Amino acid sequence: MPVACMCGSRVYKVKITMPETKRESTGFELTKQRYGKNNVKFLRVVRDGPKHEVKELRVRILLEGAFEISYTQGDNSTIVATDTQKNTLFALAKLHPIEPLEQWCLQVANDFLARHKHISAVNLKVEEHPWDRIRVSGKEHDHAFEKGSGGIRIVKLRMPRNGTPSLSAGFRDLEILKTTQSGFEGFIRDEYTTLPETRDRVFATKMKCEYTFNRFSRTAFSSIQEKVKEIALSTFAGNIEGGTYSPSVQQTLYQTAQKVLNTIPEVETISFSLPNVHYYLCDFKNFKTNVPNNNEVFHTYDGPSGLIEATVSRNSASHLGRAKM
Ligand SMILES: O=c1[nH]c(=O)c2[nH]c(=O)[nH]c2[nH]1
Repeated sequence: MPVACMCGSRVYKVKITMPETKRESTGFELTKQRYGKNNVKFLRVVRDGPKHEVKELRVRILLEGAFEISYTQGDNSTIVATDTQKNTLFALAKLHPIEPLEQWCLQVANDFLARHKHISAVNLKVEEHPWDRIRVSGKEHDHAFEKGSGGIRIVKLRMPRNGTPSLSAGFRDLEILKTTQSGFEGFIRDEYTTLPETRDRVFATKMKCEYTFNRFSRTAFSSIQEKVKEIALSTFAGNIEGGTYSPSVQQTLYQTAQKVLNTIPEVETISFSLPNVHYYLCDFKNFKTNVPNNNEVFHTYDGPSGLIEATVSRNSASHLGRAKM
């Protein structure tokens, strides 16, 4: 590695080579490494005609491979600069269809693996930050959008050069609330328990969901996300006439997962992470005047909150009944 070296008023270029033995006698071993770019944000506009489509993505890319000499010797000759990785993502957003997102991730990973033979695996995490079309006089606008609701879609991929890719999709930050048909009773009461039992409480959560696939199908990718979300929302809300009682966050989670696996054959496992976002009834009892509070005024709470997580998978019996891919 040439470095500039001053001697008096003269500048010499000196090539420094570290003796091999010195490099290997550290007593340490680099056992794991990967690197890439985080927070690569871009907006892809599809403008095939007057009606434009938009997708705002946030990508994290991490490469695995033979990059050890960069760490151990300061030799960057095997490094695809993270800046180049970012530029590649921008270019591939133009060159490959961005929808379905799962398919785009597979294309991106294949592109890196094809062009750099010393990369052994590509890890991608892509988040889609939604934009909804603005409606003017009830009609969808061609090219004007408002920030969307309904959570942030996520796709994760680890694509090894040899072996099976692991692909998952899902969403986070789907904020939902129901004002009744939720309770929590029959739990252990020990010397520290103060929580009263209830059959009528607010149930609110910020749903995170991740599912894996048992087959990769371009057409299935697009529809699965919407179907999973639809099932999650309808199970949470319950029957349109009167709702469906939830005895716990745990049971609602499990019922949702079961319905997804029963309805969508391409989903192999599904995980939910459900914070129990607490809304507590405001206590009017000590007011000097009588103000009734019949589950009408609640205060929010920023302190500790419940967190319920589970993964539900198909068991071997359900595999036997499934069509071969
Ligand atoms: O649905 C619930 N599950 C719990 O495990 C729990 N624990 C708690 O205090 N409230 C609730 N609610």
